[in-house]
Amino acid sequence: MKIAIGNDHAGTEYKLAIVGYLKSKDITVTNYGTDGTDSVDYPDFAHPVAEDVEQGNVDFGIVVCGSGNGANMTANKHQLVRSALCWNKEITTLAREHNDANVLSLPARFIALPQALEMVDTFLNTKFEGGRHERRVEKISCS
Ligand SMILES: O=C(CO)[C@H](O)[C@H](O)[C@H](O)COP(=O)(O)O
Repeated sequence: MKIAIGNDHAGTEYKLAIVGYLKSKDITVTNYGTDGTDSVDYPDFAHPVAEDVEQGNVDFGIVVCGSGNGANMTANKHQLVRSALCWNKEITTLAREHNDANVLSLPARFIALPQALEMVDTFLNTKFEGGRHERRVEKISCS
């Protein structure tokens, strides 16, 4: 499995932990985020993650920032991206089962790290249910 990940300064600590977690599972990770805590702008890392997802270079994307909103909004500007802002395991499961989300957006300032790792695990290991959800997901696109 291949994952693209990005973060701003608010997400660095969680991003580094997530990268370590993914690598421990032999998952290939492309890191587009900052590894520091100096203030940066979330679109600068969310766009490259979304582009990798759109181009099929990776299986999923993960973006991490303070609230998760800015990165989520940025990623969802990309036509083939369905980025889901998630804050617990149940929402994360539904984002995959019902929405076939291909980017997980995490609000680092509002969730605990163990919870974030659990959500990453859930996101990567939950399958899209298809069926009635297939029709709805197809209707998301404007073009
Ligand atoms: O919405 C955001 C990015 O997707 C985040 O919450 C940012 O991390 C946040 O806006 C950064 O705030 P700061 O006051 O500049 O640290």
